[in-house]
Amino acid sequence: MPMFCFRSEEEMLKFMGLMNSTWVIDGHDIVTAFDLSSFKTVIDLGGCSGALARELAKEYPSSTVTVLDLPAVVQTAQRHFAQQDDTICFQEGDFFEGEIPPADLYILARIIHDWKEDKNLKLLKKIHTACHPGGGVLIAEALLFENRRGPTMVQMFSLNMLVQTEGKEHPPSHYTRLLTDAGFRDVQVCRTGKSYDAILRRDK
Ligand SMILES: C[S@@+](CC[C@H](N)C(=O)[O-])C[C@H]1O[C@@H](n2cnc3c(N)ncnc32)[C@H](O)[C@@H]1O
Repeated sequence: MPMFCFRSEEEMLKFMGLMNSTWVIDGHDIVTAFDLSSFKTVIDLGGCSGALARELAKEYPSSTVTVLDLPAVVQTAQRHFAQQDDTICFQEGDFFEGEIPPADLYILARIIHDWKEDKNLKLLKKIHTACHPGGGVLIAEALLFENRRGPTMVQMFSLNMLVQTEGKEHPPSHYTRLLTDAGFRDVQVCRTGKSYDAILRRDK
């Protein structure tokens, strides 16, 4: 079965609930790892239930934050995770096959670790083309040490990704290289001390 095709809405909801709970706990550390206040339009690509996007909108109320995800995921998010007076918008789309709308900042949270290198490079090049001048990419992933000998929890995450997806976890230098190859520069890495870390890369 292709990744992100679920056998039932119940199965999709379980997955989305799991994704959601991470960012309710650790999302604040990701969105405050760097000062993102200069990015006025933000798109969370593959943003799922919108939990991380809501944390960002709470921290930076003058930014407009949109979650772009596959149509079935967006429809389920709107049915089950939307909040009254929601601070974020949803947009149905496909970041591989469709257009990526222009924005100042793109979030890729737990996306790169799902896919093989060629697909990630294709995605990052599309983002670089769509990105407003001076814009950037915020990657949220669990980072391995450069020698890949830890942290143990990230090695366990990586094993899980190797079994369930096309991808795996990486050290910071992997993300730096991918982003450089896609045209971005000025990498900044922040180990948050929690389960997930943040990498910010700016354009021009
Ligand atoms: C591992 S989940 C991460 C979700 C969220 N970013 C987070 O960290 O909680 C991957 C997300 O990417 C979405 N996705 C997968 N392929 C996609 C595509 N081609 N276009 C848009 N979204 C996609 C999935 O629906 C899912 O919500």
